[in-house]
Amino acid sequence: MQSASPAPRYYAVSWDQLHRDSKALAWRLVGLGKLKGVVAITRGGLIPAAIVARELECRLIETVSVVTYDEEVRGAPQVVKPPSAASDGEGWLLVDDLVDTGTTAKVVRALLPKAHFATVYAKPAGRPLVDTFVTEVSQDTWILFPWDTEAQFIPPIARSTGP
Ligand SMILES: O=P(O)(O)OC[C@H]1O[C@H](OP(=O)(O)OP(=O)(O)O)[C@H](O)[C@@H]1O
Ligand SMILES: Nc1nc2[nH]cnc2c(=O)[nH]1
Ligand SMILES: [Mg+2]
Repeated sequence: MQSASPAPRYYAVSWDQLHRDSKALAWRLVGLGKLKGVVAITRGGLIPAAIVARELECRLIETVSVVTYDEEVRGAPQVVKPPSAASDGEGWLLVDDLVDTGTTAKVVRALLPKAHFATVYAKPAGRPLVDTFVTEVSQDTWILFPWDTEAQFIPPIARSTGP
């Protein structure tokens, strides 16, 4: 089991921003034409996939579940639910929230080699595995999604500096 060292910076994404970025992804994908369906990589890909499917007027959603991380610690990827309806992926759109090291992407691409693979966010190491994405962030950035966070009180800046 490999473990990632803690990331030094965070990039927090709000629901509103995720909606806008997922719609921007749909704009980039509209030229693909009619899809057989969308395969969401659960869990993170579920909400972007729903937004993209709505914009592309696609009603058929399949899922593939790959467990790669426990919070910020990366382990060996495990396929806990294969995408049984999508055959080799031809005519299907694969959607995930992000690609980081590309570990999850490699596993899913092997299952659906002919699918078009799209993510909302991409880090440099995983970027070559994605056909379409919207926003690149640096490799040492950890993206915080709205489902992983909540608003909390932060002390005023003056209290953290000396007298
Ligand atoms: O490119 P990688 O290094 O493989 O990282 C990207 C994957 O990691 C996260 O999923 P995670 O395994 O945390 O599961 P989750 O989607 O269920 O939260 C994210 O949703 C991607 O699927
Ligand atoms: N939430 C979240 N999950 C990840 N899995 C791999 N990289 C990331 C990341 O930057 N943010
Ligand atoms: Mg995921």
